[in-house]
Amino acid sequence: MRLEEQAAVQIVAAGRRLDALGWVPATAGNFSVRLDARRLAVTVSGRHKGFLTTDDVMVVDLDGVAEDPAKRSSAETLLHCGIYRRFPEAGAVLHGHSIANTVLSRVAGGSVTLAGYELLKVFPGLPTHEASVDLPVVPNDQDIARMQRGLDALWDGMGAIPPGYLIQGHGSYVWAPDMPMALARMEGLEFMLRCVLEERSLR
Ligand SMILES: CSC[C@@H](O)[C@@H](O)C(=O)COP(=O)(O)O
Ligand SMILES: [Zn+2]
Repeated sequence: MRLEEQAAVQIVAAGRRLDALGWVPATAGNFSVRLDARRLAVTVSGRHKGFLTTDDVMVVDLDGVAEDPAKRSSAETLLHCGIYRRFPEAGAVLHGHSIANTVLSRVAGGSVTLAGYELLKVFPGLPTHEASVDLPVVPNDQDIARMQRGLDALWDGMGAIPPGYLIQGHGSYVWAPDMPMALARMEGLEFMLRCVLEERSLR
């Protein structure tokens, strides 16, 4: 199978998985896989991500320019490009709108601290639960290029950058070297966010 077809099959399967988990309501969410140093496969804009076919995946370059100008890539394509440009180890990117990530992103301020969870081990360089990750929360913005510039400025000022972030009132982005690992990271992250939410509601 060609690289583009393999990527499309992985993206379709990821959409089914995340829809089954309730994290891509309506037409929310977008996904991508890096194809090579200059190109990525990304979801077409506006499709329900639980019902994707391989025709709903297209190729863009790292500036977000489509190979097939007849197709319109995700409205948030430039956030995918921003991740692949900055992190050479990123091979797949997932974006979802869960209730936990949406609620926490609205009440958290600048970051959500995840500490003491066994599932922290899904993130790189954390071999035990005795760790803490500050997941950045950035303002939502319909100007995606401007949002990506804000993210680049934020990352410039950070030491260790976790492979994910939240957008206020919007959702989460997670990346990993490949799609199976990106799915594992998203599931781990969403599990921990749900725990944080439930712990807060007990207080
Ligand atoms: C259902 S509105 C959600 C969109 O505004 C956007 O945030 C989103 O996640 C999906 O946009 P898309 O252009 O399909 O990739
Ligand atoms: Zn979104």
